[in-house]
Amino acid sequence: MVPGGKPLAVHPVPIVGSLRECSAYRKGTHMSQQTWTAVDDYFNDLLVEEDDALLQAVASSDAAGLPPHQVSPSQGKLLSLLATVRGARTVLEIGTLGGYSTIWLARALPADGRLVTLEADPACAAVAAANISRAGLDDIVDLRVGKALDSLPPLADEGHGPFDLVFIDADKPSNPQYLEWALKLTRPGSVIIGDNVVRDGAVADPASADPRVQGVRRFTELISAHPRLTATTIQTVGSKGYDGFTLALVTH
Ligand SMILES: C[S@@+](CC[C@H](N)C(=O)[O-])C[C@H]1O[C@@H](n2cnc3c(N)ncnc32)[C@H](O)[C@@H]1O
Repeated sequence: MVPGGKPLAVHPVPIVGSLRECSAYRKGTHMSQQTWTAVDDYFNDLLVEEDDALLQAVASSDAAGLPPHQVSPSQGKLLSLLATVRGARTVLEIGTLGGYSTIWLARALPADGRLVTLEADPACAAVAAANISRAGLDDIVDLRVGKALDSLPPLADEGHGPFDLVFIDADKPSNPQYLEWALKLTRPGSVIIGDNVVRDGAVADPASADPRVQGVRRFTELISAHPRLTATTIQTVGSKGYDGFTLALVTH
């Protein structure tokens, strides 16, 4: 876990599962969570616009007791920019929670765009549905309640896809299956994004007993071996800890 607000001690031995592997640590710059939060705040104030609908999405999720697992504002903006750069008209999201990332992504689509988002927990889906409505996105967002591995097969039968962007952000042990579905439901030029792939550094530990870590490791290995994918991972630090996004492009 990220040590709350304390400067990291410089230590010569890399320790998997801690922040000591980040570049700031290697340079011995004594970065702290307070510093990362201040940097986040600095850039977010200047670059990331969170309007009432986004702020309300987080507030209502908190009020309903949902876990604070939504992407950060800067990550939401990144998702939106990626969808815009791609010229996305269709998005598939796996893991809705209260709809925060859904709103960022749906807003990047044209008025006749479509975003399908899959959520297993009816309580989360109810909060998300209200947030999506409040954001005026009912005509764009198709929220489906149920386990994603049950919701995915009918999508192709119903004529959904190919999707221009797929955001995978649900139960990490299922990431390998979600990647397979993402490949079935995309086309050359589509982008596939996986969240929470660093997991406080534990992803680098092949012996991890955590099925979420093994899920993201297998996901990464499948991407690496796939002839139609090229990808990279961006590590992130911030108030929620040390994590990362994997971004993959479907090449052909
Ligand atoms: C990290 S949260 C999603 C956060 C959201 N993408 C955001 O940034 O605002 C993961 C969500 O996946 C949902 N989830 C977990 N297992 C699932 C499954 N098998 N199928 C669909 N959703 C699932 C959880 O209920 C939770 O709401």
